[in-house]
Amino acid sequence: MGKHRDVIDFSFNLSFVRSTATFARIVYSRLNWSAFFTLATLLSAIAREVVNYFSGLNIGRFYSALTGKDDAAFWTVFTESTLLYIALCVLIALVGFFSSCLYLSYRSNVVDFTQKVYFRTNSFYRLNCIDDEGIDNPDQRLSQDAERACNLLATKILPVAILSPFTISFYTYKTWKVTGAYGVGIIYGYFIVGTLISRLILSPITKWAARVERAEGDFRYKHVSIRDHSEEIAFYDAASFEEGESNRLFSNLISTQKRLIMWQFLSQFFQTFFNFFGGSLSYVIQVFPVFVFHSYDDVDPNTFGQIVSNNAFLFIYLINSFTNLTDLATSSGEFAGYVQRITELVRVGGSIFPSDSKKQSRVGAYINEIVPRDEERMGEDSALMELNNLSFSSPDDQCTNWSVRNVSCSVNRFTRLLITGPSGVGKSSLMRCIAGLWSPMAGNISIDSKIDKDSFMFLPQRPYFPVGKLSLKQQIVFPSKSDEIPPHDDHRIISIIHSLSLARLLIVAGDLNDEVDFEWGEQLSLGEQQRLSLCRVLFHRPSIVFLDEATSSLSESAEKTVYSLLTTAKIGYVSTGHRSTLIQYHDDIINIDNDGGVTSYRSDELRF
Ligand SMILES: Nc1ncnc2c1ncn2[C@@H]1O[C@H](COP(=O)(O)OP(=O)(O)OP(=O)(O)O)[C@@H](O)[C@H]1O
Repeated sequence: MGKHRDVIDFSFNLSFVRSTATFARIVYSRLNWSAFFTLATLLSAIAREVVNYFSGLNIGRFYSALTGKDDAAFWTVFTESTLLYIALCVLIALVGFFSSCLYLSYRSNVVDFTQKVYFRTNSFYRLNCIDDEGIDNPDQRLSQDAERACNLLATKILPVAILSPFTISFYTYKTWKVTGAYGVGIIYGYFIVGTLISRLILSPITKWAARVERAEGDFRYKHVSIRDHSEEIAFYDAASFEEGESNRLFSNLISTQKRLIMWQFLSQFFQTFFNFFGGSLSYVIQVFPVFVFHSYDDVDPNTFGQIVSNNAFLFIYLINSFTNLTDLATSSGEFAGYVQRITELVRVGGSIFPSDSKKQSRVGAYINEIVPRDEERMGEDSALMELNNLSFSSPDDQCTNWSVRNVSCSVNRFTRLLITGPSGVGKSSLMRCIAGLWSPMAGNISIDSKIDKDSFMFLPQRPYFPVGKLSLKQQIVFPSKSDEIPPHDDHRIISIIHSLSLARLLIVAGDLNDEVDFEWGEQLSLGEQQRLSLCRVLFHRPSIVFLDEATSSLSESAEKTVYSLLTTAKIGYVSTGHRSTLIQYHDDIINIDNDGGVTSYRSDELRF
């Protein structure tokens, strides 16, 4: 449950430099293909520049051959130019090909890295359900933002950024030789003015690009949520409300995009002007050798044509190299928005760079409150887990208006404990603390050091069935993977299905192991979903299962079957719930009252 926070704007500043450094570590986190394709892109781009240089000089040779009416020279230049252009086309295609491969390797590194962060130590839970740092749409950052950032970096930014210093140095030297400091000064001055203007335009572009991404994510999330809750919306007859909300989010997206387009308009105008005017400037600079220095007064007209053409090529290429840099700045503006969104997710999710291990302690804070018990286990009925004066509240510190104080109890293999109390007092939250999702305010939970994490299993209040048209077996053995479960377990799974009266599902699924053509969470009734979730418990046979209102949609007789199956399977249980019928299946009861006070009873003491 996130809180409302001020929008964090990203800009083209020092934080962008830091984010880019982090992003570079991520895209090269596995060197393998990304290093190879970086090298291949750069080598082919260098070869392209060399061939481009020679083919540029051939224009002057054409002039010379034509004005000198030299037939043989013309056809020689023509043949050479044709070969050079073929080589140039191959190299341009190769740069495109290698940079696309580089994009793919970047993307797989980024997704691999960010997903590790996202799924490690329940970061996805903190970001989606607690989110105390205002991270909007983490899913969009992992998918769309990562795609765009990798694409820009591999195909538009990297080839230009690395080659530019070399092309600029080379063509500066060539220009200097022809025009001296004047020509070079004019081109550099032209570039500095261009950079200052683009710097002014870029900051807003970065900010608005990031805002568009956020608005796009909010709009898409609305539609995902409508898809997931179509039936509920139809029951409420809430189509017009949902349409209004969708329109509101869409109009926010459009108005944000309009602002971005306004800034892009300015940037586009400036970029195009810089490109076209650069063409004229390349001739203006010839004023120095021709009219000021009189360098070519003694040159014959044929050679003079060739020299003017070659000079124009050199100057325009130097200007073009700077133009590439200003274009690069525009791409970098967009890139900055994406990169800052991705690295912010990594920072908040808890970096997994080995050198950042110290910074991870906060990440683990939610699950590390468990203190292992060191003493030897005495027997089957000794405690597997003890809650010692556990007090807790919502992790959302701004909204804390409730807390539960001093829960103490001991849980062993024979535990049949019911946690009850009015709605919203914190019953599920106690489960969240026990599962390590929330950090208690005081007290602690100690567990027997000899048992492993598979000894406990939690069934959340809302049944969960992962999407992907998975087989019935996969849904039952979840969170294990079905291909890790030996085929001889299929008989046991089928008998569990029958014991919970779910034989119909075997018919619907076709076969236990077949992928289905529907999503389980969309097709089953709530009661069926609860029983299918309970199949998981009977399959995994944990020592203790924590059932959060896990039988609330079942009939009383089905509820009775569930608890008798758990007892037969020797699975201890801790349930939460409101129904008085639950009491008969439990020995101990903890009641949480509206003030967060806790009272413990034996069930046979309780009178309704
Ligand atoms: N992720 C969260 N972030 C902040 N507060 C939360 C979060 N989840 C639940 N809460 C708040 O914690 C309080 C206790 O919720 P909890 O789900 O534990 O109640 P409950 O006793 O299980 O209620 P019910 O019987 O209705 O299921 C509620 O006020 C709820 O709004």
